[in-house]
Amino acid sequence: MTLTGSTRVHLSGLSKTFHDPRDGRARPVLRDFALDLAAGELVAVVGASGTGKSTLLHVVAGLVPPDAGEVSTVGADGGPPRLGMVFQQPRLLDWCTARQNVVLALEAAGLPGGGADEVLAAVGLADHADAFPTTLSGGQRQRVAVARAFAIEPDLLLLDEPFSALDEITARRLRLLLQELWMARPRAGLLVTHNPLEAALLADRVVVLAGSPARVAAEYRVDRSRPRSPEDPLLFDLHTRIVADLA
Ligand SMILES: Nc1ncnc2c1ncn2[C@@H]1O[C@H](COP(=O)(O)OP(=O)(O)OP(=O)(O)O)[C@@H](O)[C@H]1O
Repeated sequence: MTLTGSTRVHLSGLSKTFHDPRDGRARPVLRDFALDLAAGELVAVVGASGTGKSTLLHVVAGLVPPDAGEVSTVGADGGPPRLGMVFQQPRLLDWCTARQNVVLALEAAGLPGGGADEVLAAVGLADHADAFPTTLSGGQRQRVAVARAFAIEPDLLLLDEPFSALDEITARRLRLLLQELWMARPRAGLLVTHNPLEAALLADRVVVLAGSPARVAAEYRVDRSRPRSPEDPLLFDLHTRIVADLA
């Protein structure tokens, strides 16, 4: 299928069933699932644990093949998108410094490694570029992971509960940092989270998943220009509605 206009990601008719390794029982996670992401749109997928959020993200990333359905992703130049990913854990190379972790990602993307210091400075780690991950705090390591994902100027950003392993104050700082980086250069993005307030703060659209197999229980467009504040009552209202959808 050829995508037209500004669409970046098109998912349709997606199905995925896992089999329990113990008894072989089928566990349908996605069935006939559809979602579109436009260029510049950050969509948050919220759902209870085990709903299939990570599976969805992995299917989009090409890490998990769907049993059926279509996954169509198009980058800025009309070819495959350059993909940036941030996971729940930073997944850094411990034997490389923060700078080397970013440089390797740049080089793998065919970009000059010289841009690493700039992006590390953007995430507040200018003074830690030569530090090894084991000497950094959890929040600092996750900042390196964010820097690595943004450094390659991805067309498509996939975020899998990127701040859920952090304490609330650090997570809040990193959400605001992500918002800043996003504003500097929006792209298509999919954020998987079980945190409704994080979804409301960061996304242009929130998709609430529920059930097994997962279905879209609710969908909200977040009508707030950026920068947004976590204290914004409108976002808090939306958070409350999402919580009710999940209950
Ligand atoms: N490789 C696999 N083999 C078998 N079952 C799997 C596999 N990966 C995921 N599952 C099952 O699929 C379901 C959805 O998992 P998934 O990780 O997508 O959920 P999630 O919504 O991201 O959950 P969480 O918020 O807890 O990370 C779960 O029941 C899980 O046990």
